[in-house]
Amino acid sequence: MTESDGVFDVGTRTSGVERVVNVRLATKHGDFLAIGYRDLVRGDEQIALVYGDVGGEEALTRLHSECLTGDAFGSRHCECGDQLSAALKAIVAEGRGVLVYLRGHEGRGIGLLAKLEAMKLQSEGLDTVEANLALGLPADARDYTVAADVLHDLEVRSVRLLSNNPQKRDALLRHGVRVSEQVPLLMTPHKENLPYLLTKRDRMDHYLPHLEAVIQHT
Ligand SMILES: Nc1nc2c(ncn2[C@@H]2O[C@H](COP(=O)(O)OP(=O)(O)OP(=O)(O)O)[C@@H](O)[C@H]2O)c(=O)[nH]1
Repeated sequence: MTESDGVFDVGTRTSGVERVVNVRLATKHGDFLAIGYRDLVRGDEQIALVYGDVGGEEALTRLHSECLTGDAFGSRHCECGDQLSAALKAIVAEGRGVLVYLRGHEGRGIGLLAKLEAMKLQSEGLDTVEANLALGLPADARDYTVAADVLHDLEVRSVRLLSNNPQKRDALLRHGVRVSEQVPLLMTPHKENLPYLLTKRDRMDHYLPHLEAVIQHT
């Protein structure tokens, strides 16, 4: 597909999103088409990085929840930054796919300042679920409506979903996007993010089978 293809016309509205701008984005992983969207319901600005022809079935897809500390600063509290790079790399290797970078998902939807408060509580001994709850906030407040709207706009009908989180699969299914496969995105843990990863595995039902071997060697 090219920017001039009808499917990428700007100013087009599909359900809850308006496609506002397309621009080529050269990255260290490869050259993507960045498509900027406006969420017509929440007003948020959103972005999808598209590689190749994603319309139709089984596009390799990453719904990446915003994480300023991990994605931009390379924090090892979580594995978000590593996953962002790995997902873009996998999409390029596949030859087609899309990464929807979900703004508004910061801190699993509680926002940046609350996430920093939650990280402080974790440094004092709470786990990531307890920390959110101690702040009077949900353990996970993310909504995937806009992600599904973007995929519908790109005419993606089914995805191979790059994620260890079964709730992302369930959310897409609820919003009418078929998930033909959930593709694990397993990063080598560091001592700093092991507690976070273990909590995701044990309390949030994330598929992280590689942690067992790490625990046995520590
Ligand atoms: N509340 C909170 N959010 C965090 C913390 N560490 C990272 N996050 C956020 O968690 C979100 C990512 O969610 P995760 O549960 O780590 O992973 P996921 O996206 O559900 O699952 P994958 O698709 O497998 O990556 C991002 O929005 C991060 O900003 C933390 O300690 N507390």
